[in-house]
Amino acid sequence: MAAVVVRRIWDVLKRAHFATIPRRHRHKKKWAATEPKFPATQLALQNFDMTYSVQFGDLWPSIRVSLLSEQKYGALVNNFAAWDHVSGELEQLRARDFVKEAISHGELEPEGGQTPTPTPASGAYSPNLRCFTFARGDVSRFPPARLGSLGVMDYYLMDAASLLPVLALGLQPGDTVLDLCAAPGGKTLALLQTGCCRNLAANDVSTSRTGRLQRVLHSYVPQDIRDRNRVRVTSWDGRKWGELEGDTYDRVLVDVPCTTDRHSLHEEENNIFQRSRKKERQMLPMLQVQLLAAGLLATKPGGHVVYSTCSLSHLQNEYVVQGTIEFLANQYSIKVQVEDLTHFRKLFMDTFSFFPSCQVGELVIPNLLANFGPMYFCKMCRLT
Ligand SMILES: C[S@@+](CC[C@H](N)C(=O)[O-])C[C@H]1O[C@@H](n2cnc3c(N)ncnc32)[C@H](O)[C@@H]1O
Repeated sequence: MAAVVVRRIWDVLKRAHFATIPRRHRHKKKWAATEPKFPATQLALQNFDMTYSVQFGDLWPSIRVSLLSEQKYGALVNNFAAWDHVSGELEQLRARDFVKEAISHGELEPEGGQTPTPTPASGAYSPNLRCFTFARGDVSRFPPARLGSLGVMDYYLMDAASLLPVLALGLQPGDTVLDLCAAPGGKTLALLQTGCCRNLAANDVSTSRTGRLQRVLHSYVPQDIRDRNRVRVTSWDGRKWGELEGDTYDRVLVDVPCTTDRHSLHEEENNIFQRSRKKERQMLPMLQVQLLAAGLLATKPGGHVVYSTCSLSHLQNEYVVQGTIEFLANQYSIKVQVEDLTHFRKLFMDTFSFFPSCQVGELVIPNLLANFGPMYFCKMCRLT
């Protein structure tokens, strides 16, 4: 029975994928045995040109050139270091805290110039996060993080768009939290910075990567804080989480493996577009559906899940969300509702460029003036 369901999801995803590719591209390329080897980065670019030119139309050339250019970073301030001093130093570099700016924007800006908007900043965001970026068009770089006076590193450099899934998750004090695919740990660290986790399970199937996650936690989070937040690091297959700990968590982050579009254009090592990894690449949407389904099953009814990728692919983004919701409704009679995050576009418009036409969820698209992302994120509430 399970095999039939899996087959059906796969058929839906395949149909959805091919519906986005024009007929003239739907031929099977024949590779001769003597075919010269292409670098995986080139194969990635060919693949993106074929699929994303259709998906994004006129926007693709600008996204393409941005993906091929140097990305921008954000500096996530470590609240367990001397954060006010660190923030002051970052301000002196003329960087600004984009979270603080967005929150004051959200609280002050009246809708349509008249009626005050509800304040999403106060209720819907994970609190206490401070992340500095340079202004649009400013391509300055942050100096490497340093060990601060309190014995932990002062900030963590990451793609600032990676913070949006954590902000969207909207942690509340006392939440039980699961980070299903956690390594190397940028988002786990952000979850801990909120100070909201009653306990935090950080999991990743790869033991070498959970090793990196442990090192990040040791460098940034003092032992007593890790104890207080009951941080538990595991290396299990996340697809099984629904069976292991069903109906357990208030908030679950499912930051899945994907085609990591920016990385795939720049790094040969560990590139998912290597010929030898073709099958693995084709199976990604299936793995993503299984991980998201497991994350939703591990959530308490009434709890929230954020699904995220750093890919532009609709097939790995919206189609996975829609396929998983359909799968859980049919197989488990579980109702899941997608939550509206369109206000993020307005709140964070000074920092990020958003794709205006996502069916579900939000997508940060790389832009030469704001070269963050890609980052797709979609928030769901498990109703039953
Ligand atoms: C996009 S990365 C996660 C990045 C991480 N959330 C962060 O912010 O640093 C996806 C991760 O999923 C892990 N992964 C792949 N298959 C998995 C599975 N079946 N169960 C759990 N983790 C898995 C990979 O090892 C990889 O570290």
